[in-house]
Amino acid sequence: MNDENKRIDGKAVAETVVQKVKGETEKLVAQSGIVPGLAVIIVGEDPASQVYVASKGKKAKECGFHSIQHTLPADTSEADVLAHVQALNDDPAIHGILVQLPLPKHIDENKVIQTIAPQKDVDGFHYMNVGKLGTGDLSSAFVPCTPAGSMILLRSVLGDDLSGLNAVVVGRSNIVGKPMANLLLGANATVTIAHSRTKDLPDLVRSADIVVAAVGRAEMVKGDWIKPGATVIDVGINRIDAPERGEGKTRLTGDVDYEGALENAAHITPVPGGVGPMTIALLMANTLTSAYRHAELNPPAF
Ligand SMILES: Nc1nc2c(c(=O)[nH]1)N[C@@H](CN(C=O)c1ccc(C(=O)N[C@@H](CCC(=O)O)C(=O)O)cc1)CN2
Repeated sequence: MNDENKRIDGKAVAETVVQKVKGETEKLVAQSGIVPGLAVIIVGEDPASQVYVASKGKKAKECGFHSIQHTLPADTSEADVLAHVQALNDDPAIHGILVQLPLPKHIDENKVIQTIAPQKDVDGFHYMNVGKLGTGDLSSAFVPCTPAGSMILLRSVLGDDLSGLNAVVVGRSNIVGKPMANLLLGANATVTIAHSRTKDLPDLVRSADIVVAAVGRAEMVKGDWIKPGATVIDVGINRIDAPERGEGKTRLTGDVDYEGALENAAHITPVPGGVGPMTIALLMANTLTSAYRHAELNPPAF
């Protein structure tokens, strides 16, 4: 297989998801008069968060949603953020609430997340949604956007049933590693979660038919860790210096050494243009799902 055919084009798959959300939104509005509503709260001026939040608002409008953004200064009190969340919980025009992470240090992220009404928690971070995913009760859950998007990319090359395949998830975060492991398990893969204290990580990764890298360390997973024929999903988005592009220039890279891994992998996601765009597309899908549930209609499957 040539290298170009190995690349999983997350941007293209995300666009397919967004087009489906758009079509299904039109159907929902025609059937029920309900317009999906998404509210995003951002606290502070983190430049990357500002870019992601702007993309979410733009995509929501493109999908035909009612889209609102609360931009709060970095010194906003925790009580004030909680009050904003409460107001959105009570707003019938809003079906999805997202608080952009990370939050400034003085705000307890978990307290904020647990204040979001579980039925509007389109990030899937509330204990109620975490528990439903953990027990395989997906009919009324929200699955976190990055792992849900990663599964769609995996399915696009491996199909729905991962029986007999060994998956290694490198990273144990609540946002990506743990939910990803649950989703892989739900698709019948044999799953290992690895982390900073795992012994002989390279050899463990060499046993994997599916590698999901979600550690947040630039190019930590090396090319010779990848088993020939494996599928690699790179969730990392790291900005590193790129002196080859000129003085002071930077570039984005994943948690995997892409060029090295390309030699062995059968399929691999690039950074940028892999998992990242799927995160935003799945946020749109989750918001649409929430609005369908609100209308007491069966949501479309993604
Ligand atoms: N409340 C949440 N906060 C955060 C989440 C989340 O899912 N919910 N995830 C990340 C950030 N994130 C979305 O919020 C996100 C990250 C990256 C991308 C993306 O499309 N990346 C592009 C590159 C973009 C660039 O040029 O910087 C890519 O990979 O191609 C989308 C969303 C943390 N916070």
